[in-house]
Amino acid sequence: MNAIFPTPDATGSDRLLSPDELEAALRDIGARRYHILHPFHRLLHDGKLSKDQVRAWALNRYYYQAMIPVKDSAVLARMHDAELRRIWRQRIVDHDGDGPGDGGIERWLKLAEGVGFRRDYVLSTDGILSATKFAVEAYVHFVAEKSLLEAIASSLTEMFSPTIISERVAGMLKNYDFITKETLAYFDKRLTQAPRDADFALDYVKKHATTPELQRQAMAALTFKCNVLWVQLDALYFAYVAPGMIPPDAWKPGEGLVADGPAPATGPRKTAPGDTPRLPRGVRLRYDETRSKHVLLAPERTFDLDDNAVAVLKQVDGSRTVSQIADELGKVYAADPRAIEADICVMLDGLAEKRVLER
Ligand SMILES: O=C(O)c1cc(C(=O)O)c2c(n1)C(=O)C(=O)c1cc(C(=O)O)[nH]c1-2
Repeated sequence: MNAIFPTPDATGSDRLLSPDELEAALRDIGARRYHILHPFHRLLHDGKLSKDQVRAWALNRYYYQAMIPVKDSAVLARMHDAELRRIWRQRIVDHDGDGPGDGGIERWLKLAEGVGFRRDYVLSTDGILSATKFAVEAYVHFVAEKSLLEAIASSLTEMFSPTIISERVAGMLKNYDFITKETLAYFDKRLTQAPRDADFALDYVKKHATTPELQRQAMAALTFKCNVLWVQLDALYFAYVAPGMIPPDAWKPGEGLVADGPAPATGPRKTAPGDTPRLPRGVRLRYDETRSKHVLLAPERTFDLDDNAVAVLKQVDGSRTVSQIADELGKVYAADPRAIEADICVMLDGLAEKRVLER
């Protein structure tokens, strides 16, 4: 695999490098091959891409993010030292989080949603370029098959990531009006996680690459990983910039976006404070004299109502919003309108589900 991208011989000889010389040689690989130099990143950071091109980047990069803990689990499985595993497992926690809604993958999903994607579309990975999948999977195979030293050395691109992250966040915030700080929140945590991880990996490699052969392997691993990152951007460039040849089945602008319609199977729509509830044709609030209570009369059905529902429904006239109804009832019952608003929404949800209320 290295025949295609030969690893430069940093020394030109078989000499054992000192740890500092090895570090310098590794840094030199990044200086010449890290993906910050790729034309796609230059366009991305300088605000030269269209919104759809930024979307293509966010979607494809999701695949990388989602597979990083798979990759790190493969690395972990090769470690025979509990102390080492204890340190490495933090990477998996960083990406997976401690529970649902937490972690780097979740934050990347928020980034993808922030540029307009539906979460279910991103999670399906349907529109990801095959080249992205091939490159990412090659990384997972690499760490599973090569030595532990090479697996750890391949993560060393993270030495260079704080620079690219600072440049990317500043550039994207400045240059794209559809990008917000919240959308890019993924990168906040990476600014501390990446240097912590890279420092550990670099120390490990400097300590364990104790022969010229092992040092060459470490350099080759880092070169390989630079290529994993680089070819993903080649594929994005080819498909979405020039010549703009999108492969069959890959994402096409317009697909998988929230504007396509609501995500399937997300459950019934919830009432919001800005909604204007009204009774559908044929549904009426009536006082039932014989039972001395209010009921909701619908064609061939009658619904009993509790006092709170009656108070709310008396205010439902097809012109007041839920917020205005809450304000009104707040005055009558001397309660905080914002506190009762939520209860009103829940109650109206129940009626809407029974089809005796529209919003
Ligand atoms: O934004 C970037 O340019 C960038 C680069 C890299 C990298 O250099 O590998 C990683 C990340 N981000 C990243 O977010 C991340 O979680 C990550 C994990 C790894 C790895 O190899 O284990 N690299 C990277």
